[in-house]
Amino acid sequence: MRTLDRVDLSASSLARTALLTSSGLAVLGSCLGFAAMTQGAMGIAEGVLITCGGVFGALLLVILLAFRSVRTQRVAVAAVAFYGAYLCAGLLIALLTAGQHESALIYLQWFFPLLILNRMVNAPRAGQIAANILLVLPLAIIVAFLGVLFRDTQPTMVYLTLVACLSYTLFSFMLSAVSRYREAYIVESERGKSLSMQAEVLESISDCFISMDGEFRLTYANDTACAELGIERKSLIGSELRSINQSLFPAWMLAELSSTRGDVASQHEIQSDQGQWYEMRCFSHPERISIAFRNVTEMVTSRHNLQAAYERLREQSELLDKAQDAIFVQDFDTRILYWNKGAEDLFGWSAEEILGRRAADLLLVDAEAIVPAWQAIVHGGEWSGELEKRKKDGTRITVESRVKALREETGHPRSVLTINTDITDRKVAEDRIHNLAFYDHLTGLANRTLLMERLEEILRRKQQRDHHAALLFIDLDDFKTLNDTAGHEAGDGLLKEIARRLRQIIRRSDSVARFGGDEFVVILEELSSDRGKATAEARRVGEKILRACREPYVTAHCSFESTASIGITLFVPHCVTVEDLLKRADLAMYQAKEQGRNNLCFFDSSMEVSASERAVLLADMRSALQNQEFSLHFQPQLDSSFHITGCEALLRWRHPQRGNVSPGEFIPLAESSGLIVDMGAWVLRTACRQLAYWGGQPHMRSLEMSVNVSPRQFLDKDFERLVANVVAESGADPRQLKLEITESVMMENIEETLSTMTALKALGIGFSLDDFGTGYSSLSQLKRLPLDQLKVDQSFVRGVEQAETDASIVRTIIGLGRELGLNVLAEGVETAQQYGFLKEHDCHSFQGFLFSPALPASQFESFVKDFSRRDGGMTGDAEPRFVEAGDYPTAMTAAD
Ligand SMILES: Nc1nc2c(ncn2[C@@H]2O[C@H](COP(=O)(O)O[C@H]3[C@@H](O)[C@H](n4cnc5c(=O)[nH]c(N)nc54)O[C@@H]3COP(=O)(O)O)[C@@H](O)[C@H]2O)c(=O)[nH]1
Repeated sequence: MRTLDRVDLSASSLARTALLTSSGLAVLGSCLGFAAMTQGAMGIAEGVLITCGGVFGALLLVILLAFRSVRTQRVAVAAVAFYGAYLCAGLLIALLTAGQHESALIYLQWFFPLLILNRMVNAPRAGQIAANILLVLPLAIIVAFLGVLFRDTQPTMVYLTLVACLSYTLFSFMLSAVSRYREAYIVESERGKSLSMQAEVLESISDCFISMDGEFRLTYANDTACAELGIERKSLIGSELRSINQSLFPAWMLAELSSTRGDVASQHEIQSDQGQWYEMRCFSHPERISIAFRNVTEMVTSRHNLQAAYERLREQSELLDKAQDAIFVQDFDTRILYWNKGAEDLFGWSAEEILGRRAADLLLVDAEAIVPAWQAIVHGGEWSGELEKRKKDGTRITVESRVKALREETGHPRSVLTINTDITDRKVAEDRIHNLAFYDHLTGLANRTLLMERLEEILRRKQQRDHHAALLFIDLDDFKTLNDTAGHEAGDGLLKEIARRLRQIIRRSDSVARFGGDEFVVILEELSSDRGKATAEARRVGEKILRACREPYVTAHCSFESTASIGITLFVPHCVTVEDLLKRADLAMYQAKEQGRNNLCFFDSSMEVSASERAVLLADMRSALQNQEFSLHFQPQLDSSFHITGCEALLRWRHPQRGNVSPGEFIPLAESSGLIVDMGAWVLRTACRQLAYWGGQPHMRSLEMSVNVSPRQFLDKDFERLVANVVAESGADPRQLKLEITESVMMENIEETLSTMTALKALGIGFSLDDFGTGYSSLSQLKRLPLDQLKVDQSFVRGVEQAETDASIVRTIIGLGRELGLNVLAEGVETAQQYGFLKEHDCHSFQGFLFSPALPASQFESFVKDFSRRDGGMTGDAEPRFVEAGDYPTAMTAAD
């Protein structure tokens, strides 16, 4: 609020009048002084002094009227001070000088302009009053009284001075009264202006504003308040606040305002019944209460939302900390901005340690690996994939990483949120499963499944490419022997060694797989585009593999020389499937085996013909069993006394179209197809019936009968029961039945073999170990089996005359049989020299064309009769009569 002191009096007409009057008075005084001097009423010096004083005072007033700048006012203050000093000095001199009271009165008059000036330069009010009343008037009265007393003053001057003093005093009071009135007027008008300004302001503000008396009756409400309350002003004014809106102006707030009356302000946030939020600012004055309020629903809602969002964030942060996953936020320089508990647990870095540091330096194993990921984040906003990362202790882990760019409201990427899940264990398990599914656990090579996939892939690629590729099917020739003789560990060792050698031979572009058992497959890619050259290249690799397989396999316990047979086929695009390719290579491999093993053979289409021939043969065999096309022939076995002690039952097949088919041709096929089980059962049944029949023939009843049992047949789960049933049903004497098993049967599953043999042995059935010497029977296992006979393989018997090794093997087997208490039978005895050698080395029994080929039952009977008759007078040293195979008819009939 403006004060009186600040009112520019000099600018008002009243002030101007007062100043002009004072100036007039000063000029009048000067004139009077001048007149008094010229008329000799006062000395020249006083007259000049008084005249100059009046003029000077008048000039000062005029200057002040003309110039009202601050600077001028300062000059005026200085001038007032100087003028005052001048007047005081004059007055003092006049008083002290005898007879100068008149001059003193004149000086006193010149104080009037000074007093006016005093007002104009805003001298203190008290000073003005003192100057007016206490100083000037009494002083004038005293001076006048002294002048009258000392009679040195003319009465006119005294009266004049007193009138001037009184006039001035009256004028001064009048001026003060006018000033006060004016001040009051100004104050009132300023107040009015201020109030109207306040009203304008209150109307123009967006806040609601109401004012009340002490009883909370509304005295004022601005437009905004009326609008917000929805009530017209005229209805509002005079109404009690609590009757307007109780929810908005609750009783507790009014009570608080009542109790805290006197310049107190308070602030509340209140929700109305309509759900709107208001911010209430209450001002409590002694006489009135004002409330400014505004609708802050939006602000409160957004604040609540913000709070809720913050709460959610806090909860999320807590949740993030509880999450198992590592969750962290990094900027685009990979500096860590946020690091949850899961990240601490996973990577070993605490939040304090890692915040602000670069993830690229601390966590990444391969910075290059994340370049594509980072590009995807920058351009697409997110990326997910698997990465290898490093923990604080340096160990590596595999993580599944989900990364998302966090953007500012403008859409500009601000930071990157990363969620890492440790999948190290899962990866290991997956790798293990993958390895189990696609790799051979023994050799570590690709297995058949993976091989098939690769072959499919190569065949697909081959459609577009010129280069040839070849498939090599490798089968180890004597693997079974090693497995059977040295045990599975040695067999496994050989397989691993072969796998290692194959890996060394092939190039990067080639593949090697274990197809199963002792079979391996090598795929050669990137061969020449010229078929002839490609064939030569494949041959070179095949020969290399043959050489590598021939290298002895040496272990701590044995040294084994293995060979392989390889079938090779070139990929023929467009016209074969993977299965066809494998079949072709397999056929070629069989061809290689037939050509003497340790050999390689390329597939040609004629092989497919023989394969189909085999299929036809198999079908014919099945029907042969139904059609009674099989029969048994019996080959005699003699002891060292040249007596026929028994025979070997041998299967014969007379094919309706093909005539006699060799067992060497159809038995392996029956074995590989499984038909041998049914076929073997037929042989056993027929042989036993024949044996039972001969049991009733006096010259035949002492003969034993050997029956061949194939490995697959022997290991059939029903074999033991079958033999027992057949023997029982046929009525044959089990003690005259001998089952010929091979070394491979013995080694296949020693415990099962032992159990079957023991059970059958208990029935009285004997056992002969066929083809002895070709396998690698373990002596310890040999000892465990309930064998009766060792049959020296005919390949050794055939060589006793030419090869010392064969002779020595035969001698060893005879010695071994003796040691083990087993009968030793030499088969394939064709010459007298062989017989002589065997006899000389105490071989117990003999079988071979030297005595007789296998004969049909009736002929065998005749042979036995004839032989016994002739043998009746023979001594052990007598030269036997050798039988020619052609002596006997070849037509055969089943014994039954
Ligand atoms: N599981 C079965 N296998 C059987 C059965 N019948 C025969 N076979 C096996 O077939 C292979 C070939 O037999 P086969 O053509 O009958 O030849 C046998 C004899 O004829 C032959 N032999 C006998 N003496 C001589 C001889 O002095 N010289 C010569 N070159 N060959 C001769 O040997 C074969 C008998 O061998 P083995 O069984 O090892 O005693 C053959 O492996 C038979 O085993 C059957 O019913 N079941």
